[in-house]
Amino acid sequence: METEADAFYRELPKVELHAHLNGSISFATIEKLIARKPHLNIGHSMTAIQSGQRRTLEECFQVFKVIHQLVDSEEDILMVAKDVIKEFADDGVKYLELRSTPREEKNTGLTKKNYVETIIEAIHQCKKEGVDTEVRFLVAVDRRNGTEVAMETVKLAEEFMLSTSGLVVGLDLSGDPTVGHGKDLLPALEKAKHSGLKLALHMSEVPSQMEESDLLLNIPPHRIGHGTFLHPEMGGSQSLVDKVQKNNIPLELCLTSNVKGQTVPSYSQHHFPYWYQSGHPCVICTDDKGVFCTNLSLEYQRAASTFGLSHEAMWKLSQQAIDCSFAPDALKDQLKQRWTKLRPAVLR
Ligand SMILES: CC(C)=CCNc1ncnc2c1ncn2[C@@H]1O[C@H](COP(=O)(O)O)[C@@H](O)[C@H]1O
Ligand SMILES: [Zn+2]
Repeated sequence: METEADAFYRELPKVELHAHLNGSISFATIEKLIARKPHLNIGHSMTAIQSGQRRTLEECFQVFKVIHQLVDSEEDILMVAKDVIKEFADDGVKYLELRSTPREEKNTGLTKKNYVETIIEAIHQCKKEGVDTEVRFLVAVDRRNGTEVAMETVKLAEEFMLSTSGLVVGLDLSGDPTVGHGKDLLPALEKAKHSGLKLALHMSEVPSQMEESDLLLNIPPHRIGHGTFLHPEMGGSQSLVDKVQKNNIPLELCLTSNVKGQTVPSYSQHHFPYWYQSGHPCVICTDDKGVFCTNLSLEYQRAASTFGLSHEAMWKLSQQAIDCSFAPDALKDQLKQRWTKLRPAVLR
């Protein structure tokens, strides 16, 4: 990270709902990983996109391949997950939904089940160590892997939802949006929803996905990631917008990710105001804080400065994010009480 957010945004209690584990690894943790695996010859410029830099979507997805080489054992995953959770907590995140794609690695013997277990263990250890944030987990489906893998992943997520007494709360659909088609994943997504998993689906992250977005919106999901090209001014359609609004599906919006990944030409042209101004639930998120060299405080500050929003408005935005989370009602109530308690000190 090159800059630090102002005190107000750091102190603002925040909710992070869209964070991919392996995209969220900080510079400091990447250094530790590189030291563990010097033979890979990976330099830091290969794992992050600095300020002012832009990459094509394809180049961004290459970055994840490099990071995955660095994170391939239980030991790595435990360290990465604990570091990421602590960093979000240090940034004022009081409730965090992490997501990650279970991976199997032949050379270290890592299985998909171990992968998820290790993240759950990291969440437990952070809790025991008194890290001040509530963490929940979404199991991610990589769209490139097709029908069968998606179905296996859903089964794994269902098992963990039951065995972790509520730490696994949902399913994410992500991966390179230019690869694969949502229609092949529909049965798996519907099964997941039916069994009680909440669905957070990346949708219309690139243009020309109207047909896919329409199919996915018919499920309908509980939250939408990005939704950049849903509305008519971006080549989407009013009927897609109507479906999102009618079902009141919150949008997870990641400004820096979209600008650095070049799906949005500049911050001021981001679709945040299109939805925000109509009162639709919008949640500011980081996506990949490590890869895009950002944090949630900076994203809030960037949204406020770009669209001229007051501290009061940003407070409301962070508070409303609680209701968009997949936390159970009792936890939502606790979080709301915390916001109320913190308000006088933060909104001075
Ligand atoms: C390239 C770009 C602009 C990234 C931001 N937009 C994204 N869109 C779709 N999937 C993503 C994005 N960022 C991260 N992911 C998913 O998260 C994975 C990395 O985290 P993890 O290994 O699941 O723990 C990636 O391999 C990819 O499947
Ligand atoms: Zn994402």
